[in-house]
Amino acid sequence: MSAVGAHDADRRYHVAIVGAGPAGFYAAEALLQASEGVAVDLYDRLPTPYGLVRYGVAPDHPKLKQVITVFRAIAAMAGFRFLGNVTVGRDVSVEDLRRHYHAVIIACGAERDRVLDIPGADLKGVHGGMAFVGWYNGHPYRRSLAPDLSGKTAVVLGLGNVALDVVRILAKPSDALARTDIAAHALETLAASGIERIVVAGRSGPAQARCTEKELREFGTIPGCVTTAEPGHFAASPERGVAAIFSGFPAADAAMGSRHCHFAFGLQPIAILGNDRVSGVRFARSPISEGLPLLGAEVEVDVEADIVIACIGSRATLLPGLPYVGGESFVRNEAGRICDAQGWVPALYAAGWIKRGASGTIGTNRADAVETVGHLLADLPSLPEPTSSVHLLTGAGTSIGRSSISFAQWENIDRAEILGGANHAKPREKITDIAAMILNAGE
Ligand SMILES: Cc1cc2nc3c(=O)[nH]c(=O)nc-3n(C[C@H](O)[C@H](O)[C@H](O)COP(=O)(O)OP(=O)(O)OC[C@H]3O[C@@H](n4cnc5c(N)ncnc54)[C@H](O)[C@@H]3O)c2cc1C
Repeated sequence: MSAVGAHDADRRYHVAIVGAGPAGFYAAEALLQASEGVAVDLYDRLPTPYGLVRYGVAPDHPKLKQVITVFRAIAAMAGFRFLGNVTVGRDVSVEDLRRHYHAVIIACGAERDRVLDIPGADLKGVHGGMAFVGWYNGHPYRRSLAPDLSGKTAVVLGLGNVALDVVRILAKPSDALARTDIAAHALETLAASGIERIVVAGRSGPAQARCTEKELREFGTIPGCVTTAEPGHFAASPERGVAAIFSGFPAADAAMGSRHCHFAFGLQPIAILGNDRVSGVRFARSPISEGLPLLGAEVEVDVEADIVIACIGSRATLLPGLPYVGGESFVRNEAGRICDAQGWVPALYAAGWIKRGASGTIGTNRADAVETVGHLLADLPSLPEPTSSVHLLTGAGTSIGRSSISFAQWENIDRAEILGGANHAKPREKITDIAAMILNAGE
């Protein structure tokens, strides 16, 4: 396998971008549009591009993945190269990249689950939301998660959009997912799922829930699933449309339908209960008034659970040597220029979730990347020349040259997946094993 051809040597400046998610692609676009003198190498640790558009966005929301058409057009721009299957921090260090490129943009996202720091959180059957989402989306690092869905009750912690995705995937009948690009292993497990009741527990009141209206409204329409919400505290908050949607769900706890999804509020998890595996969650429960939890009036309640999925946020993907802040939520930076305790680290930039933390939509990453690239382009003429050439790092004889996957090779993987999906009336059957991806990448 040799993915990397001769680099675009005519271009004056060479920029490496680490991470081929939305932020990486939008940064590449901004660089290539701004200057014909810049060549961009977009690295990803996976042989597949697109980051969380492929491994985060829910399989039953295919329209959102149409943004891939934009990314494909960026990949076709002169001066662009994709170098998949290269893990920065293992196969090449950030320092190495700085030696071979004029500038480096870190755009490797925030894929680590925030830690559920309460007793019992390490019991079997407790999973992080990012891990669970990666599992059903066929992320090669997450396919071994194999969650046990044989029990009757799932508790999902959190009221953000990631929580809603997880709940919807658990709540939907598997035949409603069968024609999506959900991973085959996940479809099989979900088809055999025994889950009948899903409790969605938020710390906040309904007025503070972080999910968006469109995603919440969908809960009224899931076939075979009755959605209810805790009654009695939806007052006011006209500016928070989600509270109004919650209040539209019936309050009855004894629901009909093969599945029941129940939203509950003011529940702060304080312990996961169980011996070798989870059997429940203990919460400090605050009464809700005017849509908000009343602090100082908590009582303890236990909720049964056969599986717990904690969708409580995510933290920056770690690269050795970078300055992380905010509980490792993101890398320290000033409008995209990475800064350590001494100030700006020359030629080092950040874009996307690693720059601002896990927030916003796919499109938010465009303006974010444009801001970073604006600073980079302003700095470029005064940045020191690299001490070594890009060719010496990525040329045919180098280990990156031998093991990296080009965009054309990714397109071979893409074709194989689409072909594999056609047999099952799916848009694609994702290849979830890196060795199999490489086999399908061809020369
Ligand atoms: C479950 C979920 C559902 C979502 N649904 C939606 C939605 O419906 N609509 C919407 O607008 N937004 C949605 N989002 C948000 C959207 O996915 C993010 O805004 C966006 O993906 C962030 O882009 P990014 O490029 O910063 O990070 P990512 O998309 O995470 O990309 C980071 C890339 O870096 C690579 N990488 C990591 N470490 C290394 C390394 N060491 N070396 C090389 N490469 C590395 C990763 O493989 C990955 O490809 C969702 C997010 C999640 C988690």
